[in-house]
Amino acid sequence: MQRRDRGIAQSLGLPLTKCVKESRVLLVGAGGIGCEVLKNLVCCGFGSLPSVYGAQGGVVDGTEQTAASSNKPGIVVVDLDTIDLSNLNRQFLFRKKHIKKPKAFVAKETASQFNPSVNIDAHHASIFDSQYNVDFFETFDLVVNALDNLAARRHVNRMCLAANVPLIESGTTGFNGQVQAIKKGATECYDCNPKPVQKSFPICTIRSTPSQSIHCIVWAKSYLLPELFGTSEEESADVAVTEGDNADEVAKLKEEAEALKNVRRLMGKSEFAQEVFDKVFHDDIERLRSMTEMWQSRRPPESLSFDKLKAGLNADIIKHGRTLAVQDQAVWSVQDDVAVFTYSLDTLSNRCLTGEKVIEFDKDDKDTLDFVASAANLRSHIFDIPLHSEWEIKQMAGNIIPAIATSNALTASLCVMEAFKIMRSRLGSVGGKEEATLGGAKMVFLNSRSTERMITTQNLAPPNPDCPVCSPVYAKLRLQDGGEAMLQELVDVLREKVGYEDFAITTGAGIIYDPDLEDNLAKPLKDYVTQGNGFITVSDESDEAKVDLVLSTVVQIGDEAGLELVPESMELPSKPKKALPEEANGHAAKVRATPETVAAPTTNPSAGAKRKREAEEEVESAKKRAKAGKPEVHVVEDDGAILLDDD
Ligand SMILES: Nc1ncnc2c1ncn2[C@@H]1O[C@H](COP(=O)(O)OP(=O)(O)OP(=O)(O)O)[C@@H](O)[C@H]1O
Ligand SMILES: [Zn+2]
Repeated sequence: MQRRDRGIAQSLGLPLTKCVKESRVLLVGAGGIGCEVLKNLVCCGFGSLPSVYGAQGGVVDGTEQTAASSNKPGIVVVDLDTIDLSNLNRQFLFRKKHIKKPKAFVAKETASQFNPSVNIDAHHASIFDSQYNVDFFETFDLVVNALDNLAARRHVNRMCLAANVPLIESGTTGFNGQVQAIKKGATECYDCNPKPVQKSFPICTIRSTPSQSIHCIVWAKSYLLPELFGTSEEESADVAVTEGDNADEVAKLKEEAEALKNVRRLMGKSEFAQEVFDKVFHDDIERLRSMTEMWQSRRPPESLSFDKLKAGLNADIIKHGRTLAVQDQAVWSVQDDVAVFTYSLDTLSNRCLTGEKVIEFDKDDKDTLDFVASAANLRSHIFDIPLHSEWEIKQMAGNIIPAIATSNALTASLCVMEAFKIMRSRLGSVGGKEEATLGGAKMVFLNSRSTERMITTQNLAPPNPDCPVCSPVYAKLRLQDGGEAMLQELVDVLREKVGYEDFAITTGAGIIYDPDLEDNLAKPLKDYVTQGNGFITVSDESDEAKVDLVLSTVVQIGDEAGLELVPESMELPSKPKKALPEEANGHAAKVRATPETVAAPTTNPSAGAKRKREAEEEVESAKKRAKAGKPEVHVVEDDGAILLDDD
């Protein structure tokens, strides 16, 4: 035992220390949480001896051999990004000299110095790449997610289910953090609970009666910018027609948008800026103002005049706007906003006229930010809402919640605590209680601002039997690269070897086969696989439906054509009948405490605890009702109809 390992061995005991050292860990993401996790893994000795579990392993002869000396990486880091100046305040493995270098490489270089026994392999790539297929994931004992987006989190969740490797999922938002251990068959997966949808605003609030800065920002970003330079608002998730919206008003707003399309045709002409300005900040506002009933309890908007505002400005308004746009910390005056608005219209028009078909808002695209900031401020002024600096508007428009280094560090340490438990579950009692409970791993919440406990835990829930992601059976489909295995071959294999009769096949590209869709049978399967995320879902459409089958594909370089199902044949169980809410294995919506989603923008650990409390209260009140002899309400399903039955 090396001196550096003594502290760990005293804390964890020798068997667990050995298990930790022999593990092989995949870390996805080397950003705020990832840097901290990597440092913790390395300092705790993860992967410092050659792996005995993963496919890389096999027990290695010399016990003194370290992972570094054996050349077998114990830790693999995958990150697609390069280092940015804005990362340096919290991603402490990086320094100024590393800016523009790949995060994965620099993270490896710096962290390796903390423990030379660990052999780290760094990949500057996206985890979606086909090289990171199920064969790759199967070589790990543990995967840790330190990502910042839902799509990648979902993908890794599926890959870990397919490879049957435990996953530790982590995320922070501001002062809150969350860590969730996931293991196929033992716990819920990342997708067992629906994720909260992005908050959207009623269309009338955005277009007619804004009362907050965010309403004006959403108007500029999701209505005005797309109408002038991109696709229209109907495709934006920020704005929706809601029940509270007035139908007549919605129809008028559609007409208004049509009129704006006519103005768009003037792009490139000298009068373009004035026409846009007068249309949206004068004519549309005057129309709104004339709807007197709307303003009975609100202050009516005051329209603006381009001519009047321009009169007090520098002759070269575009140049003036360009100079002002640099001052992103200052709150511009209304006249300044006119200048920046004119300048940004000119810049975006030039981009459009020189070939850019669609310009979408991106907080890091300064031209679109200049446009949104100035337009939002002009609209705020009209509705008597406080103006903001461009920097503040960027935070709001980009839904930016500041990253807190301490939250990341605490969350990363919780990840490693859960990693110890998962490793412990492998010790001695494989197939026993420890393995089933994942070594006592928990869902952990960090709430650094809490006046009560900063760290709270919840037991991990069992898998949701209705989860479309973890309830199917997973198998592998090997496709030889050398030739063209056609979709027909897969259909035949599924009939002969799995026993499916009427079924549909779906890939990332949509449904490619079902009993009424046979057009694609002669097309190469590989094309569909590479278009999507490598997963193919087979769903039974017959009466006695079997459970769904998810095939994770591995495209292999080779001379031969063909496909191979692994395992070669399967006997799949029938789909479970839909359970009544009371019976649903702890998953009845009413009685189950649903933890908040990890690191979705609304993550709020206390909300998880609150729901748990509410659920418990509901169970208690049901018990009381039963005691009091009051009939409980049962939900009975009858041929798809839901009946309320009180006997
Ligand atoms: N598909 C992916 N494959 C690999 N790495 C990914 C993928 N998607 C995101 N990442 C990485 O996950 C990390 C998340 O880290 P973090 O949340 O700190 O984001 P950041 O981009 O570094 O910081 P910020 O967004 O706050 O400026 C990033 O380094 C990002 O490159
Ligand atoms: Zn699930």
